[in-house]
Amino acid sequence: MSEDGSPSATLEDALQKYGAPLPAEIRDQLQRYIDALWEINKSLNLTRHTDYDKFVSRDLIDSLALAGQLKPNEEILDMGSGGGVPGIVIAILRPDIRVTLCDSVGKKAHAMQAIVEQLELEVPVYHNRAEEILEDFSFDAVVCRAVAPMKKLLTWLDGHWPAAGRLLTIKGGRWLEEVKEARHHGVTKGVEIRNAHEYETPGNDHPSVIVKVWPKGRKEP
Ligand SMILES: C[S@@+](CC[C@H](N)C(=O)[O-])C[C@H]1O[C@@H](n2cnc3c(N)ncnc32)[C@H](O)[C@@H]1O
Repeated sequence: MSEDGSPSATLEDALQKYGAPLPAEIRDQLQRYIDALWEINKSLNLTRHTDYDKFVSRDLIDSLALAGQLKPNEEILDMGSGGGVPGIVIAILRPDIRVTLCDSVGKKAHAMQAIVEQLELEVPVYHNRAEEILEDFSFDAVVCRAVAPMKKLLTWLDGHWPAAGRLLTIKGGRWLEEVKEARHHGVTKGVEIRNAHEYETPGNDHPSVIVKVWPKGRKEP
């Protein structure tokens, strides 16, 4: 449902409503992504955002915010991509970015593989935990949304920073409490943590935050 109460009938309507106009080429690719995702979602629970308003106001706005933190031509790992947010959406929005997707659940990884093939995107998909991928490959950044609290994310990335580069994670109003909890468990010692960007998510009381984490002693990436 939109802010004025009437649901958007098309992607273009929702993009206009939430002030996120995009070039026609990108809009068409996003439409192909939505069609593929919603079709697979009939048999596999990948997303609850199955209307244009929710897709734009949640998935697209989050992915745009994250994409805004990436430098030209960077290589990123989307940890726990689920149905492809933010990884597939960033691959569509920013063709300069080399995106790798992973999910620890096989059914989700296979669904993403099918979507990526349908969209003809050059995006590798792994059925693996991100920590395992970081044993073999290096990135400029690991990105994620709705995967785990900071304590777990930092525990998983501990020892992997040379391969992970930096972490950019989308968080809600509780992010500072999550950082406190992580500190309490001693997993923040070797890292710097910053609020890199704050933005409004329609319908949410608190702004969303892109939290950036990188290893101590390294210049802020
Ligand atoms: C709640 S879903 C979020 C999906 C997507 N990022 C989104 O925001 O719509 C979290 C996903 O992370 C995956 N996951 C959890 N821990 C992981 C890890 N260490 N490496 C890779 N995937 C992980 C889960 O299998 C699940 O699909």
